[in-house]
Amino acid sequence: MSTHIAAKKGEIADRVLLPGDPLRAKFIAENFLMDAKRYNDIRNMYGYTGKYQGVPVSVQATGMGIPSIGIYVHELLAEYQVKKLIRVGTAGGLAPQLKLRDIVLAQAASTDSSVIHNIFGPSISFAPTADFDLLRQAYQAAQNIEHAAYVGNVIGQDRFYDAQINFKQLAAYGVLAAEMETPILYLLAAQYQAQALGIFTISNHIFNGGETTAQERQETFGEMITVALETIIK
Ligand SMILES: O=P(O)(O)O[C@H]1O[C@H](CO)[C@@H](O)[C@H]1O
Ligand SMILES: O=c1cc[nH]c(=O)[nH]1
Repeated sequence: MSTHIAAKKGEIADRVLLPGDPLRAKFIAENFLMDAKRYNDIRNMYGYTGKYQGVPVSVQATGMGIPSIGIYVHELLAEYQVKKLIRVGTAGGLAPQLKLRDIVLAQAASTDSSVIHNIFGPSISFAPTADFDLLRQAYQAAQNIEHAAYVGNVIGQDRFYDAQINFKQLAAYGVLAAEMETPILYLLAAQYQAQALGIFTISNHIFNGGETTAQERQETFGEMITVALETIIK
């Protein structure tokens, strides 16, 4: 047991999906994993382990924002020796070509968070980067199910409601979408020599409008989950 995760040693697989929403974790466990058992309900931040195509896989909710996911990913890496982590999140589209439900694979994760700015001192700005093997396998998995997938930079912003952030400039520099957790996922994976990737379903578009309901965000992003599971078992 770690501070925020109730699992005993051996109850968490070395491959873990990471949704922000605990009810998305429950939905994935109940609809995509065989023989899923819940190992965590501390703070209702559900975690389950089951099997996908015979391979043990866990799904651990992380909550919203860098401080919250940082706690769960740190404990998974430091206390449970997890080796592959794939965040399965929602994101707001910035690139004009993105439509609702398109998939974005985060090759890199820019941020305004001081967590990244402070890690190596003022002269170094660390570039949080995806694991290349997971990235190319996920791209292939999306092609296999003929689902649109875009690869590139995302912005992991500290504040969901941020009137100051210049989304137009970020989009002009090719940043595809906005979310809130991936920079620290990539940073911690680098620290622990683990593999990590962020996969997103576009749940709303920041410039074009349009959004999905809470129920849809919780339950209907099956293509993203399939891409993540097909990738993590490789
Ligand atoms: O859908 P999840 O995984 O929670 O991710 C996105 O949704 C939340 C904001 O609504 C933030 O956590 C953001 O990163
Ligand atoms: O962080 C997020 C997640 C979904 N949609 C957004 O606009 N931002």
